[in-house]
Amino acid sequence: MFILVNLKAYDCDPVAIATAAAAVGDDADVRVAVAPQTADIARVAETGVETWAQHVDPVGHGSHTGSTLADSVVTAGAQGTLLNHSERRLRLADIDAGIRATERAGLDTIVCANDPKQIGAVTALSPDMVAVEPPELIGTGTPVSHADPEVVREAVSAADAVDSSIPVLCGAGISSGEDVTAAGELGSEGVLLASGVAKADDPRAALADLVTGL
Ligand SMILES: O=C(CO)COP(=O)(O)O
Repeated sequence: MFILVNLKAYDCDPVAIATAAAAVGDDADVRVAVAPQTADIARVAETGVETWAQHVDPVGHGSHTGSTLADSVVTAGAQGTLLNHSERRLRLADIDAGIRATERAGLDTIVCANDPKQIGAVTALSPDMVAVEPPELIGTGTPVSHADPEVVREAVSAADAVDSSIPVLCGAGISSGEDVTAAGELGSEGVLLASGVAKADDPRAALADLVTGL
């Protein structure tokens, strides 16, 4: 299982969480990555943890004030980026252009989608991975793997019908090892999570719990 901790814009210490994530991942031999704020990518990457961007813009070099380039996050140390997170939605054409920009830059992509139908659509654009995250469960602490297992199963089927080589992840409300194991049993090859770690009193303990069943 791949565990990607999205720090969003939460008031947390990205370096402390990254350091803990690297240690927990190494100890358990589990792939654990952290997606900090863009401005924190370089110092998070310096901890040695696999580092992801939360978003890049579907543009190349040029007159694009305020844009985040795929090349820039690679230079800062990112290995991949989320695209089309529910809190950073893009039009289909921009998701496609974003994936092409990441390919040119050598950045991996996880394209997020709200439901199985959207998963089928974005899988057709050939990202590296896709992730289903029902928006109504994000940040609730109620895990998608328990509250809506069908959405995960259907997302896996929808992606498989288009391209079975593209792994499907799930997210929303995931906060424990039990949730991660349940997600795996539904066919998910990884999880995205945020508040369960970023808002935890003890993020290291929260991270350690996530890998318990793996
Ligand atoms: O949006 C998410 C990860 O990208 C999920 O957020 P929560 O883990 O806070 O529900």
